[in-house]
Amino acid sequence: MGKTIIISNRLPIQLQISNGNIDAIPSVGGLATGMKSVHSGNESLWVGWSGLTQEDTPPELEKDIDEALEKNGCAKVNLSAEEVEGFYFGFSNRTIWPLFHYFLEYSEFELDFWNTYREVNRKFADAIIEKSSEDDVIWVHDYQLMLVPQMVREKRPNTSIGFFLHIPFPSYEIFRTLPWREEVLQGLLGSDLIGFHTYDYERHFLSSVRRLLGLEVSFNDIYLDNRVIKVDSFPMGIDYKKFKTAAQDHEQNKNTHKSDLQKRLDSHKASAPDTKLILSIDRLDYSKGIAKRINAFEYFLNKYPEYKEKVRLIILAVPSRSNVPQYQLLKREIDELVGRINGELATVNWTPIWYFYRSLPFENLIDLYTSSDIAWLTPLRDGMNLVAKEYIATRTDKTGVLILSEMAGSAYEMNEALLINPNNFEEQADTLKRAITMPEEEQKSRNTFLQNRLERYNVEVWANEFMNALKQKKEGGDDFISQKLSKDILQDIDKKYTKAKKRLLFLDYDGTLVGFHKDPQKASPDDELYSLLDQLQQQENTTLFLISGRDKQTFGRWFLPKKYNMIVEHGVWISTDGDDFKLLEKVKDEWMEKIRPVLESFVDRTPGSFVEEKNYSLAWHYRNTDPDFGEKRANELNTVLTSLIGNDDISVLNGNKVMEVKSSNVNKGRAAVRMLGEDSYDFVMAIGDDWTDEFMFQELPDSAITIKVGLKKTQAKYHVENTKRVRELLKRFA
Ligand SMILES: O=P(O)(O)OC[C@H]1O[C@H](O[C@H]2O[C@H](CO)[C@@H](O)[C@H](O)[C@H]2O)[C@H](O)[C@@H](O)[C@@H]1O
Ligand SMILES: O=c1ccn([C@@H]2O[C@H](COP(=O)(O)OP(=O)(O)O)[C@@H](O)[C@H]2O)c(=O)[nH]1
Repeated sequence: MGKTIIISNRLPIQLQISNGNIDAIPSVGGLATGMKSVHSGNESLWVGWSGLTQEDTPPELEKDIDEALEKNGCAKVNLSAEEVEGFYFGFSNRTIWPLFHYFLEYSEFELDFWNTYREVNRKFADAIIEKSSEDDVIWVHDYQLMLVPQMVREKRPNTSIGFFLHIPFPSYEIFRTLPWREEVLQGLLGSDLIGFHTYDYERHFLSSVRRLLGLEVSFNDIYLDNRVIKVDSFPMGIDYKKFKTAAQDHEQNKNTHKSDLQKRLDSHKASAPDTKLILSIDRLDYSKGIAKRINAFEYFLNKYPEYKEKVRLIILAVPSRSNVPQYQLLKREIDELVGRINGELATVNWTPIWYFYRSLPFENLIDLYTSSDIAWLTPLRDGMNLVAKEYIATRTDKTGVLILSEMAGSAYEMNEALLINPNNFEEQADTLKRAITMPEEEQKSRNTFLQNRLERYNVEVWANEFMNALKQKKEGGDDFISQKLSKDILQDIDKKYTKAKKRLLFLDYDGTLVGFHKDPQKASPDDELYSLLDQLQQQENTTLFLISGRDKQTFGRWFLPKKYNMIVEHGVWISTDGDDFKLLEKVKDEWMEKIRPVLESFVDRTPGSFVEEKNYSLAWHYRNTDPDFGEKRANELNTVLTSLIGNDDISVLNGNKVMEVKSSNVNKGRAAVRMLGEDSYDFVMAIGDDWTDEFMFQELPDSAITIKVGLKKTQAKYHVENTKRVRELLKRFA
């Protein structure tokens, strides 16, 4: 494997030009702060936007800028002011950000934004292609670049591409409102591995993929043409050691070196030793629930007035996306709220809220974390929230209480924190009281658990887990046991075919020779297929069988005039040389009376499903139902049927979006083996796509060439991607 290329909109440093000099300022925000540790410890290149627009960049500084970035292991993607407007402030932060954080009313669906987003994603993809080679591993980050994986895939089909979403993925009901929802999903599916912070985001994503693209999803694998895309959750950690060491150094140096902020915090502590400091740090973003938090603080002071002058709320709100109107409104709202509450409640000795609207250097963050008795973080929705983790990591004596919104991704891993619903003021007021009065022993015991976990699952482990999962995918660590039909294998098959004296071919129909259709009757053979089968049929010393679960009436209509050999209903009926269908197996049908009403009751309760009645079997089809609901009902039906069929000699077959009840002694494998015994064949091939074809793959002798259509777990030796490939393969013989 080559080097790792990290791609995100924001680089770990932002460049600014003042008086002809280039200043590199560390970026704020969890993606940059978290990934920075991963980047610095590795041989990686980080590609992103420098923070400067093309218009801001004097041509004579171009070289210096590249050098400044290179020094930090970075390379830039140039964006014009117009592109930044449409791509970053527009589609990323006025469409996707509010939508994915459930602020539907803020989400703007502007075609211009979307067009610029696409163009800029293309720029990022081109930059990746330019700066990487085929064997590099590409790790794309976040919602600003959701189309990049597919754009890179088109040019680099074999490169390993991972994608990580740092923000929540919304439920299908919300995501479906996006006019470009399919394109976004397709963009993401260019990846080999897609990571989310939590299982909830992962399952929302899978649900959208199933419902909007109709793709097959099995556990956390998505099957798309010739690829399997893995989806998993990897909760991002922090650079635990960095925060812990910084806090220890801070403690050790407290007598020799103190920042101005720390001096102010200390003097406050000295003047009011009983007063508790409550800290909140966030980018100034509506998703962080800052305004609600301030209201909840007022509510708390009114509910428990005994805490007036005994608590102080420090709010560090970091300027963010200030070109977006909602952020400007929020800034005004918070300014006013803080002003009003301080004005109403302050006393000569006490200002309830200290409010900072700025970004602070790392050293000052440590001052705040280590000096605060309580961290109070109340996002209304937050992908992860690293501040919560950073606060805990700096508590070297293990004291301190974390109050955390259950809407933050980090809440899933931080059960020992006091978890609250940010919309519940009553609960928050009580929780604040509980935090203020929490005995030290309890604080230490809770934080011990939290710290141990954060130390173990730190950002390095997080990144390694993601990269290892990606690597495993690349090395074919999937569950497949079949091989792709490579050129060499195909040539070998050709040779065997030519050399053979007697050949026997079994071809499944639906999903193998033709694609699926909502109405199975419409998946009829086309001219190309007829002509292909005709040619195979006419080959000397070749016996061709169409082998299907379909009923004999349909196959009779389609293929009897052609005199193809056919085995239908999984092996109940056989027709050779255009003769009428004959029973191949003796089967019972009395059980059908008992099972039919059960299936019909499932049809009534599952819109879109229907029952197909064959001579000796009953099939419940659910291809046209809501995919999640259909699967759920299929599981239910399986349980019901298993208990019903008990001692009867019947079994349930789980096909591709169909459950079929039929006699146990009938299956394609048994039928194929019977045909094999009719002559001495020295070339046997079976091709099929679903579960019912596995009987053939299992029961035919080892020497048989067995081929699965699509990438799924199988007993077949080889696989091909789709029906088109099957036809291409058959054309070689014809
Ligand atoms: O780049 P900006 O527009 O200034 O925004 C800063 C970052 O905000 C978001 O951070 C997210 O990532 C964190 C780490 O995974 C996570 O803890 C947090 O919940 C997320 O909101 C955004 O996703 C990044 O792309 C931005 O760079
Ligand atoms: O003045 C500040 C305030 C915060 N942060 C960092 O910004 C990140 C915020 O990440 P979080 O996941 O909490 O939220 P995000 O802003 O990414 O949504 C944390 O690593 C903070 O240490 C910073 O660098 N400077």
